[in-house]
Amino acid sequence: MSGNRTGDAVLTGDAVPTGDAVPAGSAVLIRDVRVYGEGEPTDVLVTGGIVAAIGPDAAAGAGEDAEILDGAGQVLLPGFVDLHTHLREPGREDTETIDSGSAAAALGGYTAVFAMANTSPVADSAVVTDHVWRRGQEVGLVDVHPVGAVTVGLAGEQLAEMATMASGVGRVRMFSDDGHCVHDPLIMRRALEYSSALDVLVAQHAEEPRLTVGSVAHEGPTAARLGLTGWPRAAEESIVARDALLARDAGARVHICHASTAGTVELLKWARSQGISITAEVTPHHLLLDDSRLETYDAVNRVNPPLREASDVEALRRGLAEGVIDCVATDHAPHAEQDKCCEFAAARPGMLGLETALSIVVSTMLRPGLLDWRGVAKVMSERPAEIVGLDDQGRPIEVGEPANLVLVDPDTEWTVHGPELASVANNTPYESMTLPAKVTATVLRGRITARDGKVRPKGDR
Ligand SMILES: NC(=O)N[C@@H](CC(=O)O)C(=O)O
Ligand SMILES: [Zn+2]
Ligand SMILES: [Zn+2]
Repeated sequence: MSGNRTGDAVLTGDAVPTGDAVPAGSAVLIRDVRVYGEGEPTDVLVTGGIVAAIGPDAAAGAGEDAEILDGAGQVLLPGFVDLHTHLREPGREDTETIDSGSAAAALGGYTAVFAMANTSPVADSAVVTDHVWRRGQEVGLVDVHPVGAVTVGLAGEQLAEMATMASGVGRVRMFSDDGHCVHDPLIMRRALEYSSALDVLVAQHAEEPRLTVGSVAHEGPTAARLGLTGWPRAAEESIVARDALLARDAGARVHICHASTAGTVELLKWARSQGISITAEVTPHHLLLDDSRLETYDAVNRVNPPLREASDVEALRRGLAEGVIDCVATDHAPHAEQDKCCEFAAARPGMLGLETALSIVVSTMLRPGLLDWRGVAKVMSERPAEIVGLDDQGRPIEVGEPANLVLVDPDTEWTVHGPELASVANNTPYESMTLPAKVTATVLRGRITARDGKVRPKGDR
């Protein structure tokens, strides 16, 4: 991790977590693995936190104490990067903590996650964003990058001190009021202008609030039949269109969180054709699930933006395959049982995603032939790292590159059980579903953080 993380430490006298809090492991030898799922199986040696050798001679460089990962039948990819995670610390540690969320991330194959700002207190100051970074480094399973709020208290009225957060120990590089839309166009315009000057990313939760008053489900035949208040596609699309224009005029870039409609895909295409710097993510749940799930009124399916129709799911998959949508982000959103196991309209929106993301991408994109393993690496690791400007993540698997890696068994399957996931909360929409492919090991800067469904023990990080 390069860059200035020293400013605040000088003021506070604290130790400075530099991104090296996970010590470089001695050596890891990954045997008989297919890199990007291509070519013949080979060996990959990792020493000093970097990829030291690839090929039949790699094993010769491993010392006797090297940890061995058997990669037979498995695929090696760059560690995943999640631009959209809710870790609930500070404030709702009864649903997730940086510790438990980091474990879920490592088990899901992630080496970096971005923790959203809608905590309590809100991450609208360097005190909070620095804490999140430091705590993530202490836990030592994944780099937890804090997302800073765009506006004070997520209230949408006054810009937060973006520059202070960007220059703090936590070095904030992404700002978002996620959970809320920055709906005032003048505030959004100013945020984009500042973000350009600071070279940071603004990520928009695109929801025109006047169109979603009381909304709990996608506006369409299903919601009408079930008597649920509808959330029109236009609530999302009008903000995507508006923000594309604001980004154009500010000469800034803007990132769209959790794209959910076919119309958003069309707008992204249009904006790109105009040379506008706009990027977008899609969640695993919007790639797999549609609003037919609502029939049971089970609030585990309540999420913002809502599950849409099968035609939207189809358009999102195609958009991701074609690169119109840049990447997959989980929007991992843990909630307490009392906030989910209640009447649909009273439940909090959001669902778990970190440990199931890869399997959903395999089932919706890889198995149908919309992406190959290179494509999976691109949408889950390379593009997100590029979008946010992380120079040590999403790198090619080549000698001399940082060893942030994930080992995947493509041929296995597993059945999801909420209580068995590492998250404190259990609100997975995939309960009892059997999913393809599983992460078998994750390597962060040359150190194994997760292996065979278990994270590295605390005393050994
Ligand atoms: N996605 C959700 O339904 N909920 C998120 C907020 C958000 O991403 O908008 C949450 O914080 O729970
Ligand atoms: Zn959101
Ligand atoms: Zn979110």
